Formats: sequence, structure tokens, C-alpha cells
Amino acid sequence: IIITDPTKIATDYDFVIVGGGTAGNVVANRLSENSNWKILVVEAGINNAGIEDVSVPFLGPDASPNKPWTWNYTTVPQKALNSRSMAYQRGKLLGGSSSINFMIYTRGSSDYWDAIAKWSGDPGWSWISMLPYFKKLETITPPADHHNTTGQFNPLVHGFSGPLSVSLSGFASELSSRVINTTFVDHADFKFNLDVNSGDQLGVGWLQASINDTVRASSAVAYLAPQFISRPNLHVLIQQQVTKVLFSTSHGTPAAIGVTFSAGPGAPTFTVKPSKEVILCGGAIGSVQLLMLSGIGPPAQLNAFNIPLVVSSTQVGQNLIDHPAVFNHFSVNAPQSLDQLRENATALEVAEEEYADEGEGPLVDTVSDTIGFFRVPSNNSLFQQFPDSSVGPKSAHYEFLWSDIWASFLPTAIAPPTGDFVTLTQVLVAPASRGSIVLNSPSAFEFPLIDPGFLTSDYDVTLHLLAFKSAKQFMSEKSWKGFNLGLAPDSANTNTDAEIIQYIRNNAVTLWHPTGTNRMQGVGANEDGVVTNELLVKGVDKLRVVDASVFPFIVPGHTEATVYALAERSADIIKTAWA
Ligand SMILES: Cc1cc2nc3c(=O)[nH]c(=O)nc-3n(C[C@H](O)[C@H](O)[C@H](O)COP(=O)(O)OP(=O)(O)OC[C@H]3O[C@@H](n4cnc5c(N)ncnc54)[C@H](O)[C@@H]3O)c2cc1C
Repeated sequence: IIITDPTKIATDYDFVIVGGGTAGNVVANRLSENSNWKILVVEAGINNAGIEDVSVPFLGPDASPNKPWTWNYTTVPQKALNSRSMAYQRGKLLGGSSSINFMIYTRGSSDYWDAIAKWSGDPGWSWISMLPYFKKLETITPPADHHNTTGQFNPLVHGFSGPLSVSLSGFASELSSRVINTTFVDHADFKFNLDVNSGDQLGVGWLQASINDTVRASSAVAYLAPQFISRPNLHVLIQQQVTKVLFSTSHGTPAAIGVTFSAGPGAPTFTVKPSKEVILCGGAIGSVQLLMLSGIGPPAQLNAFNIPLVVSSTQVGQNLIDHPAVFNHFSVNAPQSLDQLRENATALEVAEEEYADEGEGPLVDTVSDTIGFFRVPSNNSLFQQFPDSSVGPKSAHYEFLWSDIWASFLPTAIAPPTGDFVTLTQVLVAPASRGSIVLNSPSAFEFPLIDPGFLTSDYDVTLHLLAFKSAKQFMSEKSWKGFNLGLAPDSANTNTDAEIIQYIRNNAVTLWHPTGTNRMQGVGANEDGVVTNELLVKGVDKLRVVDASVFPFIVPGHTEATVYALAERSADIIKTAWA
């Protein structure tokens, strides 16, 4: 049941989940499988239903920022990016960021999950233990054009009956054939990978996306589908922001007993008290801010705003990791490129009609349909200066995505009015730089200060430089002769290493993957983690965090699939704890 009037909620909940985003809806769905438990989700944003920008895959980049359904954060000036600030939006609607993201579905590598298991001392986080959760959460669905997908993914490592639809591209482009062709006829560095989600991610393969036929599959679409949201024991309250977690401190360890929430500054404040647990699923920014406002965080920061300390937890808001990306534009000899959709209103109308009438055409797809993961060779001099940042020998340092259009998230990289382009996006998936989130106000309605610390490690600058050279090499292989006409003017001044580095500092943007700000406790780690391996907040009872903030390091890939799997396992942990 979706509730909009806060006075209509019940008084006898077992669990209160803060945030109906990617993780929150998974946990709500799984806990409400037990009809003896009553669940309340409190979501700050609006309902996702009926928003076109949020549903049509091709419009993904238009779903944010500065929409009524986004948290319009910006970063502080990034000193290693020539002091640029950038938009740092998150989804503020049911589905959270899974309702506004680009639907790229990557699980990371087996190394990644094994590294979390080792870090936390919990074998339940290992690849072998998490693979069943990935299978449980997904249903591989046919692409919109119903082409034969044999040889484009490995069905043995996938699920076919989970809530979340995952599919391959449903609109064939000349670009993707060239990308895949490069792996067969060209350089050995660029090998084909049948399935980058098999645990072995290295190489180039077909991209899997959280799309169901012609529409986005978000955690709201999947986990709050009619058959689930109709459960009488699952209540989802929208447009109410949780402002504080309440603790009982009467005896021994403080225990979370409830939360307060409100529609905004000046609006009435309400309280709800579940009998079992409060579960924070507010995301890597929201959950951090809420913990601090509730008295859990670095004491000096809380003191600065006169917030009474409940538990000193120095790592809340620290260890912010994100993926910096550079969108490289190549002029191409491809009159059929998707650039026509942004240059020619009639072409866009035709595509919209094709989408509406037949469920086909370019609008069924997200920004890319191929993806590649690569390592810098171990004999590179970089590793004489710096330790290897990758999570293991089978894991990438950088990633490529190819788009059949001029794509950019930089206000200054404006698309030329005419011409055809390929965007090769290079992403640093194993960055060494770390940032932080700190409070800026004691009010829940003021944004915290967000500093991803992009490229503050020189190691990351060199990795991006190497990735850029590798991107140019890829685009000059035999398969691209006559097609690739060279770098577009915005990246033409990149002949020397110094020029490339300047170009990277001027052009790097976020891929919106903030991770790690409430990280799990490491076994024997010198520094304190915020949550245990079972995601309980250390130092208090009956409070958990289940979202992208708990990962101790960042996935070499995109974050949504990892959050879905994390939430699936967390639901099992919670069910076992209260069995
Ligand atoms: C523009 C963009 C593009 C992206 N592209 C991709 C991609 O292509 N592939 C990919 O894998 N990942 C992508 N990501 C990242 C991915 O979507 C996120 O990492 C993931 O969805 C995070 O899940 P979460 O559950 O941690 O947080 P979210 O999904 O953000 O959920 C948090 C929820 O909590 C709510 N909330 C927060 N605070 C409160 C509060 N105090 N009270 C009540 N509610 C609250 C929020 O409104 C939100 O609904 C992208 C993200 C963005 C923003």
C-alpha cells in the first residue's frame, strides 16, 4: 500500500526502512514475505509511476539533475579538477537512484566480492556466496527487438525468475558490431568476453541493462510491483523525509527505537516506533547525514553543530569513493548515428512514434550497448611508484563504454550542431583517491558538503592517462578504418602527456557511484568501520544500514547490481536474526 497521508500509518510496525530506493525496496519486499511482520518504508521523494523521463530507457540522461524527483547536490570544488564543482544528484522518488540511473548492470568481479569477504571476515560476502543472490534477483528478459542473443551472454551464470528484468540491447547499431569486431580481428589486448558478469570481467562484451522490454526496470518497478505492493503488511509512505533516528539510552547500549519524519522545514513532525529494527537505506549520502544528525559520527563534527553524541564513530562520512569518467568524442563517418536524434526534430519524432507504436527503435536502449574492462599490465612503471589499486588480478583498472552519439555531462562540452560522433567513455574503476561527506548544518533539510576527492591521488591521474591512450589505440584498430575520423575538437589538444592530463582534469566528471561512506568493519583494520559484517551500526542496537555506503571499497564496474545483491543478502541476514 502506498500512503501519502502520514497520519494514516499504523502503530504496530516490526521494521521501519528509511528510503524506498534501490536497496530499501528489496529489503521491504523480502521482509514482507513473512506475513507476520509489518513493514513501513518512509521515502522522502515522490511516486515513480507515470514519469516518462524515468521510464523510457533512452531518456535516462534526461531523468536528472534538477528535476522535482532528484536530490540536487553539488560537490565542493574539486582541487585536482582545476577547482570545478559538479552536479552530484541522487534519485528522490520510489526506486531512488535506480529510477534515474543509466541502467548499466554490472556485478563486478569475483575478486571484488572475495575481497569484501576477506576484509570483513565474512565468507557470506564472497563471490561464490553472492552468485546465488545475483541469480535470485534477476530475470534475463528478451531484448525489445527479440534478436537471438546466443553468444552474447552466458545463461549459466544468470537468473530467470527474479524480480528485476535484465536485458541486452534491443536496437542494433553499426557501432556495436565494430566494437565487438575489434575483439575478433584486431589487437590481442582487446579480447572478447562472453559475459562480463560471470565473475571474470576482463575484456569487451555486450552490455546488460536493467530494462524490461522497452522500459526501465528500477527497484520500484521490480520490487514494488503490484503483486508485492498489494501485500497488507507492506506500507510505503512517500514525500516524508526522516530527520532523526531516536534511541533509548535508559540501560546499557543505546537502542534505536524509532524515527522522526517531516515533509519539510516548517511541516509537522511525526514519529514512528517499530518493535524490531530501524534499517537505513538512504544511500551513500542520505544515510551518512542521518546518522550524524542522530548523534552517530565523528565527535568534533557533531559538537560543531551541538548535536548530542550517542556513539563516537569516526568513519561516518569518510572513505567516499567514486568513479571519475572522461567522455571522449570521436568524429565518425556514420550518417546513421544517433546524433540525428538530437540534431533533427523529425528524426526524433519518428523514433518516438516507433517506440510508442511498435516498442522498437533507438529509444528502447540506454546510453551504450557494449562495455569493456581492462587492466594496466603489471610491468607498467606505475606499479613501481604506487601499490596496485585493483581488487585482484582478474579485475579492471579502467572501463570503456561506447555510445553512438555525442554524450556529455559537462556543461562546457556542448555538442556541435551537426556531425556524427562516437563517445568513448573511459571510467577509472579502481581509483585510489578518497573523499568525504561532512555536515554543513544541523538541519536535515540542508545538504551536507560532498567532496569525492577526484584525482587527488597522482596514481589516478596516471591511470586516466593510460586509459586515454588505450582508448585512442582501440579506435585506431583495423575495424575502425574509414569510420573513425579522429578526435573531435573538444579533445583534439591532447598530443603530449601534459596536454592529456590537462584535458582529463578539465573534463573528468562523476559517474554518480558514491560508495563506502559507512563502511563495514575490517578484520584487524586499524580504523573503525561504521557497521559490522552483518551491517549493524556499531555501538548501538537495532539499527542497520543497507545501501551503497557500507561497501568497504568500490566495485570495478557500476554500482546498482552490487546494491541489489547486497540488499538481497541483507534481507536474509535480518530474517535469520529475527527468526
Ligand atoms: C545519474 C545517475 C546515473 C547512474 N548510472 C548508473 C548505471 O548506469 N549503472 C549502475 O549500476 N549505477 C548507476 N548509478 C548508481 C546507482 O544507481 C546507485 O549506486 C544505486 O542506485 C544506489 O542505491 P542505494 O540504495 O544506495 O541509494 P538510492 O537508490 O539513492 O536510494 C536512497 C533512497 O533513500 C531516500 N532517502 C534518502 N534520505 C532519506 C531520508 N532522510 N528520509 C527518507 N528517504 C530518504 C532517497 O530519496 C532514495 O529514494 C547512477 C546514479 C545516478 C545518480
